[in-house]
Amino acid sequence: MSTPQVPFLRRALGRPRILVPAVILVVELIASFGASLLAPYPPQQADFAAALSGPSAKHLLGTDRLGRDVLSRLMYGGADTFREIAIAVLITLVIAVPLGLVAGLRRGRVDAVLMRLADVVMSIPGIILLLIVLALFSQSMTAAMIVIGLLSVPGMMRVVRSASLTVGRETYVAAARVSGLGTWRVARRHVLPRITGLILVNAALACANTLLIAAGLNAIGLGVKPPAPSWGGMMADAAQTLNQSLWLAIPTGGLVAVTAAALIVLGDGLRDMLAERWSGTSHTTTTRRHKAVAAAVATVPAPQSDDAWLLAEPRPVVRLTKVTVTAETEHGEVELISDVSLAVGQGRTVGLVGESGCGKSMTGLALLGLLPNGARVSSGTVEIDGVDVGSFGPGRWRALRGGTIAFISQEPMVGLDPLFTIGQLLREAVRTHEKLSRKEVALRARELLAQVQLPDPERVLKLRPSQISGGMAQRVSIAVALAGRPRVLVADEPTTALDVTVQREIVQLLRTIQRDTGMALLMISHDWDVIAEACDTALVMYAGQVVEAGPTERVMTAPLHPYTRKLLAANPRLATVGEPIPTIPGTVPPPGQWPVGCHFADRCPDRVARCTEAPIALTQPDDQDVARCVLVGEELGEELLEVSS
Ligand SMILES: Nc1ncnc2c1ncn2[C@@H]1O[C@H](COP(=O)(O)OP(=O)(O)OP(=O)(O)O)[C@@H](O)[C@H]1O
Repeated sequence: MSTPQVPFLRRALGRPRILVPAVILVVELIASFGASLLAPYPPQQADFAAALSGPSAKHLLGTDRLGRDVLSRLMYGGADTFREIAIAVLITLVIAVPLGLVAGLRRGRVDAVLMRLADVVMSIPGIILLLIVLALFSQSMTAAMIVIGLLSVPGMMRVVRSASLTVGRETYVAAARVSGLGTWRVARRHVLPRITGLILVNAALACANTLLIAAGLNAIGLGVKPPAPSWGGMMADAAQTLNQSLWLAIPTGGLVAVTAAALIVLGDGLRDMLAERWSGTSHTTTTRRHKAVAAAVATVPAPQSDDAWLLAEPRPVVRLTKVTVTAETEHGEVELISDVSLAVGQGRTVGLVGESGCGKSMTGLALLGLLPNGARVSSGTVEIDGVDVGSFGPGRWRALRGGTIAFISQEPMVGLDPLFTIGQLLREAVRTHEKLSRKEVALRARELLAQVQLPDPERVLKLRPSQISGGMAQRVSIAVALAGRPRVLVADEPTTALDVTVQREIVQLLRTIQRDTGMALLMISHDWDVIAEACDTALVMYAGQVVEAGPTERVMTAPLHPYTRKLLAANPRLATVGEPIPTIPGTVPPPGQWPVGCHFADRCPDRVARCTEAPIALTQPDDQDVARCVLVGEELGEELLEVSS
């Protein structure tokens, strides 16, 4: 379903909350900057006979104590007021918005340094600084406004930072990063449009605030020097003559109040309108809340595992050798994946399968250089195209992601920025990787859509993510991922959110693309059907470890590890109608609570005494079999223990 695109201005002016304050402010701006042409009298022209008179046909807003026309003086004073507001607020925005974006998106040390600087600026006593500056610069309001602008930077920066932190966690922003976009482009294209509303509201508040400060300074005679007109100075005059005429306070004070209110209401209205542009189409990421309850990390040294088979892929594009990822938690440093080895060769698909929380995504993220904050590869090596990427900084990773290595996630819709059309998203992806003319970019975008076999590409290019189905969105996100002609694609549960027919189509599509391009594919899934259909090799993970690996057919038809057997038996698609789906009793132990021996021991029906005594090595009993189980290749015999159900 497509919604008609009404131009921004027409939509804005159709809303009273924007129209009314906008009209007030535009009238004030015209009257102020056109005062020399429009004002009925010069600002200093006095008519003593009419001093302190109320509104009349001659003086629409009355006169002051010298008989000067109030309307004319308000008009002449307005230009300075608006100029002052503009100086202060522009300075705040120009400094605070980029810094807030960098702090929120880069995080880490950059964030810490910027926030400490903000704290320092916030601790400066503003009024005292303002008075010093006014004294030093002979009451220059420009200097005062520069100071106000600078002092407002930390507040605005914090607002922008926390909004960027939130938007930065959205999957489409992560996807944009994975596709190789740098922090600035991610900020400009994907984060800034989402937080513009918030910035507008805060800018409007800053305008109102500056207006009141400027009026206050003028009122106490520190700014514009009389007899030159200023809104604040006129308010002060009105206050001094209150006992002679109440009227004078109404147009002067009223104008300041109405202007401040108009600015605030306009900001609110614009924010609401911008928010509606993406609300309903943006899907809050169903972020997985990972919580590691750390216990004492096992101190028993792990035995040497036999990883040779895992690494023996022909023409490997990626290779993880004994990779351990640890994360800082409130209970100290815990392992999230332990000693994981795998390789994916050109044109081959390796599947990672296991229950939720086994470390499949962590393995993929280690390969993409996108581990969450606080997590790191603490040992082992990650090689991409034969290069050890362990020492890569953000710049080199960026060059790699999207080009050599790409990513698609389980929620395609949240990987696509709802503000852009599919055409814009694809063209941006193409431009990120190739220097092409406009025409060539458009052509390549169409080519990519054709490659992912989307019907009616011309129509799809004009649609926004909210206007397409989940299956189409996944095809689009695959097209975006293909824009950089990747050598390897990490697909994290790419079919989970789709219905069964569409799942099959997507898996087949990935296979076709792989056949045509020779791309290596790391497929993360908990779905045996996807693994069966897509993967040459299957790696079964349990509680951070690879517990079994082998050619997919062998793993699925003759599983070696009790966990693989249980996991296969729990495949819901094999369930008999009317009978309960078999489940594995118990839960995956979280990181930090892994037992010293076999991680699956507590849930294993075949457990023997040796399982819990010491870490279990990965062994290769013959050519195609790799498993982490003491019983592999042995008779269970008398060792079998009774395991309570
Ligand atoms: N930043 C983090 N700090 C601490 N623990 C984490 C962090 N991120 C993830 N974890 C934990 O690491 C473990 C592995 O998570 P991972 O997401 O890799 O599992 P998964 O097998 O991909 O599961 P799923 O299918 O649910 O994504 C989980 O127990 C998770 O709670």
